[in-house]
Amino acid sequence: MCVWWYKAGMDVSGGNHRHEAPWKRMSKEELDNQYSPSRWVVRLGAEEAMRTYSQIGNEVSKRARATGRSLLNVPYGDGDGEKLDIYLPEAVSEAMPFLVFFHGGYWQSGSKDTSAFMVNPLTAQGVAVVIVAYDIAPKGTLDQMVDQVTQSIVFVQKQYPGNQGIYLCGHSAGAHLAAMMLLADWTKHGVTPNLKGFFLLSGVYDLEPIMHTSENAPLLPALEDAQRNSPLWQLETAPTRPADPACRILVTVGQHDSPEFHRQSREFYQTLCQGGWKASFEELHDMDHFEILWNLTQEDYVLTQSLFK
Ligand SMILES: N[C@@H](CC(=O)c1ccccc1NC=O)C(=O)O
Repeated sequence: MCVWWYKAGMDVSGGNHRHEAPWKRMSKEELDNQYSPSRWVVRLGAEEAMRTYSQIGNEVSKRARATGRSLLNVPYGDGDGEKLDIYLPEAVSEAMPFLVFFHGGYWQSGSKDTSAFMVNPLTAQGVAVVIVAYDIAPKGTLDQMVDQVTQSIVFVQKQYPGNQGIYLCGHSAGAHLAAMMLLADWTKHGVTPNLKGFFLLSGVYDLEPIMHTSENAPLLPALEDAQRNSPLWQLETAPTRPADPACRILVTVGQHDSPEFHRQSREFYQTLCQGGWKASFEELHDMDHFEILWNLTQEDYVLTQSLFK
């Protein structure tokens, strides 16, 4: 099922006309602008938005840890940075569903320690939440981050083989890392995770334009690095199939996200549909790049409700 909330003016022709990609006509300055989400926040200035972002992240994570039902800094690999936090519901059982979250920060900032946004509403509903740390740049390369995220999911599956489903959620750069799991070859890891759903919030799925921005260029030394790590490019070139045909993918973007972020989400959603994935697309009304995530602390927020379902 592919569900698309159509908006006037959208290109619904279906194909992804990469050679006509609008970013190719943009100046470096315009690309920097399009790929700086804080500049598109409407209710706060850019710097204030970033300050508020860490403040909220800090507070909610402290609150989530205060319940005492968490296993913190659990190693999922041998590296120093390969740790995750598990937040458990009151009633722990073999067959809990798991939501695994990957934070954003353009692969260069952010931490699991300040990213427990959805923990309290979800654990209250019997869902175990896992917040994953990965080695951000410059320590980690994109290939390493993708590998670490893969390992973290393998760890959850091996640790909780009776799980009722693993749902991946990522914000911004974290949505990119979660989306890369659509391409993962699990056979190498000796276990196929019970992936039931993906919640991709304001993500970047084609990294090529990022190569031309000042802040992010060092992450992607060559076009091959960008293509290898672009789920949009990969799925267009070599489509993959879900291990579980019931696995669903929700691609969301905030109304106030930049036009490039809108284009990325829309094209990724279209590519998923063309590849036979069960995808849906939602533009979240009056939300900016950060509110889309902050609001997951609220039970009555439309996305929290989607997670419950
Ligand atoms: N320097 C970026 C920061 C940024 O993009 C960001 C910050 C926190 C969490 C997610 C982010 N974006 C994607 O990963 C900006 O200007 O918005």
